[in-house]
Amino acid sequence: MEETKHYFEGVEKLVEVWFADPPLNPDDADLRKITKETWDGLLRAVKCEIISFTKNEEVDAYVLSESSMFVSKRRWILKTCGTTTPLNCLKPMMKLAAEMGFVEITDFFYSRKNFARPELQLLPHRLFCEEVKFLDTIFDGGHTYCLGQINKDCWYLYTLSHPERERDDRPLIEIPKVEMKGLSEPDQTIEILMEKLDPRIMKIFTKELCTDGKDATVKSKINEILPDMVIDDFLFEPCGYSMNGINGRGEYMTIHITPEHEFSYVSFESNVSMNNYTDLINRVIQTFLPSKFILTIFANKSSEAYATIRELEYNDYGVQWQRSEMQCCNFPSYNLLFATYTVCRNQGDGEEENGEGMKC
Ligand SMILES: C[S@+](CC[C@H](N)C(=O)[O-])C[C@H]1O[C@@H](n2cnc3c(N)ncnc32)[C@H](O)[C@@H]1O
Repeated sequence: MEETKHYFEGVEKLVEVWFADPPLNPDDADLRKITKETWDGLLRAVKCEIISFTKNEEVDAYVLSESSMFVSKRRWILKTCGTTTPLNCLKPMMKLAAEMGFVEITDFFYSRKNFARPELQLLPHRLFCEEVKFLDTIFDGGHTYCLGQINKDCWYLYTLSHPERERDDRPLIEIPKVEMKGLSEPDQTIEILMEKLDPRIMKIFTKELCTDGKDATVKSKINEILPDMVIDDFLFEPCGYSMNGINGRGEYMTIHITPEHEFSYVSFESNVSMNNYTDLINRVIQTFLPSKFILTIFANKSSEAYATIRELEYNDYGVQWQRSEMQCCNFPSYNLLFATYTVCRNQGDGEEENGEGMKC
C-alpha cells in the first residue's frame, strides 16, 4: 500500500456490555454514578479522552477525542477509532461495575470492520485473533464471527450470545454467579459504515467551511436524520467531526467523520427503535453519499425490529447503490443482518484487498 504522510484510521472498535440488575438493591445500582474523573482515569488506558458531555433522564453521552461513550443504568457502550485500545479498560470497568453490584453480564458484543492499516494498531488490536485471545482471558464461551469477505470488506464480532435459558451460566468477574430475573428489554442497534465519501460533503467537516460542530451539523443536515435527537457536536481542527444525539426514550445516535479524501470514512450508529429501517438508511446515505457501505442491524427478540430485519433483503437504496453481500444470522436471543453495498457506476469500488485479510 502506498505510504501517506498523514493517516487516520476512522474504523471504530465497538464494545457494548449489558449487566443484569443486581440481586440486592437493584434500584440503587446505576453505572451513571461513575464520575467523570473515574472515566477520565479508565479512558487513559484506551488512549483517548472526554471532550464533551450531555445527559438526559435515561442516558449519559460522552463525545471522546476518538469517538463516543454512552452510559445508561446497566448498559455501557464504548466506541473508539484511531489507534485506541478499548479492550484495555474492559477489566477495570467490570471491576468498577462489580463494586456497584453488577456482577453478571447478560450480553457482550465486541465488533469492528477490518482496519485499512492494521499494522498501525497497538496490542491487543493488531489482528482480530489477537483481540479474541485477549477477550477469551476474560470470558468463557465467547463466540466469534467474521461476516463478509475476509480478503475484502468484512466485519468481526465477538459475543457471548447465550440463549435466555442459559443465563445463569454467564461468566463473570470472579464473583459467585447470580440468577438473572426477568426478560430482556427491547434492544436493537443499526450501524452504517461508509467509505470513499463525496468530497464536496466531506469539505463541510473542515474548519475551512465551518466554524464549529453546530455549523457543520446544520450545513450537512445531520440534524434532520433523526429530528428528535438533542445533539452534542464537535468539529476538530483542521478537520474531523463527531456528534452524539440523545432523546427522552433513552435512544441515541452517533456519527463520526474522517473527511480526509485519501481515507474518508463516516460511521452512523443508533439504537432507535423502528419496525423498518429503510427510510433511515436512505436518509443517512443521501446525507453523506458514500461509494460503498456496510450495514449491520442487531435486534433482540423483544425488539420491534426483530421480525422485520429480513425485509431489508428486498431493499435497494435507490438506483445508485447495489448490494454486493448479505448474511443473516439467527442467534438464540437476537437476529443479525449484515450487508455490503457499492455504487453501481464504480463497480470496482470495494474490490481492493483490505489490509488485514487472511492473516489469522
Ligand atoms: C475523531 S474524528 C472521527 C473518527 C471516527 N471514528 C470516524 O468515523 O472517522 C477523526 C477525524 O478527526 C481528525 N482529527 C483532528 N484532530 C483530532 C484529534 N485530536 N483526535 C482525533 N482525531 C482528530 C482526524 O484526522 C479524522 O479526520
